[in-house]
Amino acid sequence: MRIHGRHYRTIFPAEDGAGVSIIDQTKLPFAFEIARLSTVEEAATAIRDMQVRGAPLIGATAAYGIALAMDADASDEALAQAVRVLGATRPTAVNLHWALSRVENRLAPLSGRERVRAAWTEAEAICDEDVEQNHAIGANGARLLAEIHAKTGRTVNVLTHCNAGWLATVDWGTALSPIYQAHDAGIPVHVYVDETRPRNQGAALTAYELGAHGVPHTVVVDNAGGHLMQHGKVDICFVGSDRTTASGDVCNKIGTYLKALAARDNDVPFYVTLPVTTIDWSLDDGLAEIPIEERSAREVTNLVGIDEDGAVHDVRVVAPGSPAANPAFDVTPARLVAGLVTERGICPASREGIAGLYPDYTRSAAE
Ligand SMILES: CSC[C@H]1O[C@H](OP(=O)(O)O)[C@H](O)[C@@H]1O
Repeated sequence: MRIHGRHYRTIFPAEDGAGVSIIDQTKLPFAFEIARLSTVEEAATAIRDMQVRGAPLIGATAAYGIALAMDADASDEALAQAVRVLGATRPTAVNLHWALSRVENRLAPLSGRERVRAAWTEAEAICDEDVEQNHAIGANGARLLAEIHAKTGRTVNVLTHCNAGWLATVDWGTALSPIYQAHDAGIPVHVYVDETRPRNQGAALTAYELGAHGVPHTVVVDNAGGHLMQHGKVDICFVGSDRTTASGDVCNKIGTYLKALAARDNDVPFYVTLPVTTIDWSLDDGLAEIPIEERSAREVTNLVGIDEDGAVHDVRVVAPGSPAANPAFDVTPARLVAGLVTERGICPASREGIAGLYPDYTRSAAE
């Protein structure tokens, strides 16, 4: 993504080669700040406090977190401790556990400087692969937008929930990648952006990055999506995923399920975009098996914003003394998903559909 005329990935090795740079997403959209991670504890805090967030970016940050840990102490105990600390940060995005397992398996047989070098090399490979996968997701998803434009001859209206864009990945994004590529190819696209309470990833992050790329968009409250679909304002929905089961159940930001229900009721195609790293091959029943993160009630009771003078305020919007619950994700059953847009193509949200795109993965998962 180009910000202030310069291309950025959301995470990259610091110029001095001793740390990791991230875009601090808790400062957006009002300030664009690069933060430095120098220790595994700082990487864990960045994930837990959502300075970085989004399944693929969480995985990439965890991989670099291990590299930072190995810089300090490349022992087996330090490796196990780093995996434990990073693995305990957030429970739902499977990319976190996939990345930790991949790096740990790569490092286990190594020692000393070879282990340190491999940790950094593996983290960089995970990032490079994510960029390639998301670009391919974009190309596959952009075809859907081109088809709608060819059929209607007008601007294609997309609705998206939360932020599954450049800021949720290393680059390009998943749900926003098809939008960027269609826009760049001259296909007129407009995006309805769900604000996505309580942390407003849509209003703060998706709107920010679509604006930076020049993509027309309109921020709407979460509860407006069904109304827009009833009035024919939405041609297609694109959302991301934090964990999708081998049978096609999709876990994503809270509120996704309600959008899928409204889409089904209004015959609006509801697509989920994801790389293979977000598929959990061990799970079949998403509703029963995917762990749903419960975040702080304060995220519901309070809002953070800036006033006309640019001063940041944290204000309570819920009746004093009233408790709040804050499940951060929900599960959309495969039956409500029109298709999965992946780096390998588009498939039905079903065990057979996924196996058709990933025979190499389903075979090894069965062994
Ligand atoms: C491409 S993964 C994006 C996914 O992650 C977000 O959750 P969070 O902001 O809490 O990390 C949301 O579910 C997005 O769809």
